[in-house]
Amino acid sequence: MTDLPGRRLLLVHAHPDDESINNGVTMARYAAEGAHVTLVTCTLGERGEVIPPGLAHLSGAALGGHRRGELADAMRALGVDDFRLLGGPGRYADSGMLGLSDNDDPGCLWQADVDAAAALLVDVIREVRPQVLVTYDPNGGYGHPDHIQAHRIAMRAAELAAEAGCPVAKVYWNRVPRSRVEDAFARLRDDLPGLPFEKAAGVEDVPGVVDDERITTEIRGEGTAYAAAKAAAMRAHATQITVAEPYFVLSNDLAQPILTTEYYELVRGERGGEGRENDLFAGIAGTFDTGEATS
Ligand SMILES: CC(=O)N[C@H]1[C@@H](O[C@@H]2[C@H](O)[C@H](O)[C@@H](O)[C@H](O)[C@H]2O)O[C@H](CO)[C@@H](O)[C@@H]1O
Ligand SMILES: [Zn+2]
Repeated sequence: MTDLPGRRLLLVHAHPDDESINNGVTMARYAAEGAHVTLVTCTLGERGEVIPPGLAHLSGAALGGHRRGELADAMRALGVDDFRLLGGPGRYADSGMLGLSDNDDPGCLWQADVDAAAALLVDVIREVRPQVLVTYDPNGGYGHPDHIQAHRIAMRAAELAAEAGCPVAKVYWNRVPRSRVEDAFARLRDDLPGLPFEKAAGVEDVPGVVDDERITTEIRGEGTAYAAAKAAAMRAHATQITVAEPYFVLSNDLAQPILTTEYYELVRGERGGEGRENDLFAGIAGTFDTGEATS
């Protein structure tokens, strides 16, 4: 790719919907600011459950194809044009929840050779030259096999890219500060009687929760168009997510808050300044958007 904007962000996710849940505000902000945002999704989520009764007939390849369309709709809502499937559509199958026999499918992401999958991601890094990479923590946020593998593939690709002379300057893991999520669930419990949801999830159901001091970066979106874009993108994933702002449920029907500030832990590269960053590109020389390509 030539003539790329000055700032380039790469996000690596397991299934269609994870990007909107974890990074919808972040992706919408940087896309709106003219940065180049690239999403790589590792599977099509064909082993997911389906919420709307009218779509309950979808499963396997048909569900995967439908979720690919949901992903395109979500990217339109976020203003992101560059979104790809690792190795192309259907290269890696959804592995199912941990412990299921689905995990033994030889074509699923959980069974993938990490170096081979990482090499596919390095091809994207060579092309796009992102300065920033975002992925999950080593537990994949909540222990789903595809999330764990997506973490492993992304971190290995960052190593291989550096060895190949196209290093990524900063790597972040998706995180949520414990105090923030505890406050949000306290409000949710008060609001629950007025919601179209029967039950509330708990802090332990939220991926990537850590003590506040591990948070290095926050991307704020409260009351902005980016928060609205995130909700619209989550709605686009209708087989997986039901939204009743400021809350949502997955197919387990446990209400959770939509986080309109998104939090990160910097795990590779230098923090940009003292205190919490409010920009993933903070401290990276030359990544101010002039609209001109940088090397
Ligand atoms: C957010 C996420 O990673 N969703 C995955 C997950 O889906 C969950 C799974 O079906 C679980 O059994 C439900 O209770 C929960 O509500 C779902 O979110 O796992 C699916 C299968 O691997 C995957 O397709 C989906 O994207
Ligand atoms: Zn997922």
